[in-house]
Amino acid sequence: MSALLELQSVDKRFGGLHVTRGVSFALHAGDRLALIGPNGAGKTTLVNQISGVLGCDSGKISLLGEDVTRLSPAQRVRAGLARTFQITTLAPHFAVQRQIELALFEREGRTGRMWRSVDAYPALQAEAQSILTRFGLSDHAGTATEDLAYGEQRLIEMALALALRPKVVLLDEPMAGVPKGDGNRLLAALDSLPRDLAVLIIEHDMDLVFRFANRIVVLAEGAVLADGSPDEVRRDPRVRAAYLGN
Ligand SMILES: Nc1ncnc2c1ncn2[C@@H]1O[C@H](COP(=O)(O)OP(=O)(O)OP(=O)(O)O)[C@@H](O)[C@H]1O
Repeated sequence: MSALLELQSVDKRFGGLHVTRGVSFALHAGDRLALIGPNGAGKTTLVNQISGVLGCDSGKISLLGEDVTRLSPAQRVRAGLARTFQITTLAPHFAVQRQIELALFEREGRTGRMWRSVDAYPALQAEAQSILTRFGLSDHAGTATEDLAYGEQRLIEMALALALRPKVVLLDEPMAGVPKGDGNRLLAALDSLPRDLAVLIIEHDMDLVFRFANRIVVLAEGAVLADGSPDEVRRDPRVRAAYLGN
């Protein structure tokens, strides 16, 4: 089976600081890969390199077999990669359903025609409704995003990423700041992601990592320290020494 996302010897330096060092791994359809590592290990830098926000000093990134190393973030989205949107960059006063419809509209390359005309596309409205149902948000279709609880806003971020029909999705700390009570809804949403999607998640919450991931890559000082099943990684003495602590 060919890889959906492949990193080959990816490197990044900030001046004298070598932040990602020869990072290589691949994601296939259905993978649930967690990228973990101590603070400052280079996780965010690596995800920015994957999404195209940051370039690579050397190495190669491929999406669905296509070399995307020099493509912009928008081109990578079109090539099948989605990253959770930061909700704060969206229009918070828009109703939730509208927000999703806009993302669908953008996916279809119709943004220039103004959002009012979304109403002329019942198929997109139906798709937006089904996404909201999957995330348990149908009751909030008409609610302004800014009036949702924080955990629900994180769900919308995930819903928006999915609206792009990606093959690979990057989830950057989906649990961060989510109150305990809302955590289960987020977990349910993670479990309901399409099976054939390849998911790369960065998350500090180890309960979630070990519950969700079928593979874990441990980054330490910018390099891959371990890459294996959750059990292999949990037992790896180098990982325990560098990160897990016990
Ligand atoms: N734009 C930048 N310019 C210079 N140094 C940077 C820049 N971005 C990150 N760094 C440095 O690169 C290293 C890796 O940072 P990065 O944020 O990628 O780590 P991380 O694993 O995501 O950490 P955390 O878990 O704390 O979010 C750190 O030493 C950080 O200070």
